[in-house]
Amino acid sequence: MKIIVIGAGAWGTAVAVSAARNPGGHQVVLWARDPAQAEAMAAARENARYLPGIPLPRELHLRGGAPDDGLLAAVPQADLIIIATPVAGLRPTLELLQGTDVPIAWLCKGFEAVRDTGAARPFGLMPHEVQRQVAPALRAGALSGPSFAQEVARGQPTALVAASRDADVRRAMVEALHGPTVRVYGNDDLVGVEVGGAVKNVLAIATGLADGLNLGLNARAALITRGLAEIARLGVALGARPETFTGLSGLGDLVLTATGDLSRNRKVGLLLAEGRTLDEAVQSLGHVAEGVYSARTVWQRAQHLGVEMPVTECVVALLDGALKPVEAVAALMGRDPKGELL
Ligand SMILES: NC(=O)c1ccc[n+]([C@@H]2O[C@H](COP(=O)([O-])OP(=O)(O)OC[C@H]3O[C@@H](n4cnc5c(N)ncnc54)[C@H](O)[C@@H]3O)[C@@H](O)[C@H]2O)c1
Ligand SMILES: O=P(O)(O)OC[C@H](O)CO
Repeated sequence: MKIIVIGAGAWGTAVAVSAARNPGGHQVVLWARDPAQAEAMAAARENARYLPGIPLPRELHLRGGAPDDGLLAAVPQADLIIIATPVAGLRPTLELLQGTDVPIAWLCKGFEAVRDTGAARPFGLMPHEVQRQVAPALRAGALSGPSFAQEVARGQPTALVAASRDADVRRAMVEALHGPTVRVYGNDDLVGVEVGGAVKNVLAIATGLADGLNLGLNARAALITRGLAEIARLGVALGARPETFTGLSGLGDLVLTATGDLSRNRKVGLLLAEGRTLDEAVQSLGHVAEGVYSARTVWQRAQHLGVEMPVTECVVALLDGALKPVEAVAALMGRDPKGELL
C-alpha cells in the first residue's frame, strides 16, 4: 500500500514506523508541518523532538511543509491517508482533503474544544461529527485502542481497533497496520470508539491525581470502574453500542491510560496533585494531553443529554481551578448512595 501519515508527533511517527516495518511492504510517507523537522528527521533518521531513541526505517520517507507543497499532489496516488494531528488539527486537515476518495483514518482521541469549532456552537464536536460537517463525502474512520507510541515503535505487542461504518475503510486500516506486533480489530461502532478514546483521557487525569495524592489502590480501581460507567452512559446516549465499552477503546484504553506512567493525561493529574498549576503541567509535558482540552466539551455534552458524569464534572472543576484536589475527592465521596447499575 501507499500510505501518507500527516502529523509527525509521537503517535504519527510510531504508526508510520510500524506501517513501514510491516512485512506487507508498504511505502510510507510521514508528513511534518514544519519542513525543518522533516529535514532533521531525514538527516538523523530519528524524530528527536517527539519520539527519541527510535530509528526510522529506511522504507519511511520524510516530507514537510505546507500541504500545497507536494502533499495534496501525492494524495490521489495513496491507498490510505492517516491524520495523526491532535484533535485541534483535524478540522483544517479534513478541509484540505475534501474531494478525495482515498480512505482516511484519524488517530486523535478527543472531542473538539469549543474554541476549535470555528463558529459559534453550543458545544464541541466528536471527530466523525467534524468530518460530517466539513467533508461529508469522505470515506473515513478512526484508529484507536490502548497504544503508547513508544511501545508500538519498539515493536511491543499491541492491539488496536479500526472503526468505521465503511468496511473498505476498516479493511484499509487493517491492511496497513496489522502485522507481527500489531493486531487490528474492526468495529463499525465509530461513535463508541470515539467516545471511549476521548473520555478515557479525562478519567486518566482523575486517576493520576488520585495516585499523586496517595489515595490508594482501592480509589484507583473505584475511579476506573465508575469512570467506565460514565463512558458507557455517555456513549450509549450518543448512539454507541454498549459492548464497545468492554472492548479495546473502552476498558482497554481506560486501564492503559489510567494506570500507565507513559500517559501524558495521567501525568497531568500527577502534576496537579504535586501542586503545579495547569499551565505548568501542560508546559512540562512537551506533548498534547487531549483530556485537558476535551473535558469541558465532554461535560457539556453529558449535561445536554442528561447523563450523569460526576468524575468528569470534578475534573472540569479542577482544570478550571474551581476545586482543589482534596475538595474534588470530598465532593465525589460525599455524594448520596445509589445503586451500582443506575
Ligand atoms: N502518543 C501516543 O501514545 C498516542 C497514542 C494514541 C493516540 N494518540 C493521539 O494522537 C494524537 C496526536 O498525539 P501525539 O502523541 O502524536 O502528540 P504530540 O504532542 O507528540 O505531537 C503533536 C503533533 O501534532 C502537530 N500539531 C499540533 N497541533 C497541530 C495543529 N493544530 N494542526 C496540525 N498539527 C498540529 C505537532 O506539530 C506535532 O507534530 C492525539 O489526539 C493523541 O491523543 C497518541
Ligand atoms: O499519553 P496519553 O495519555 O495521551 O495516552 C496515549 C494513548 O492514547 C494511550 O492509548
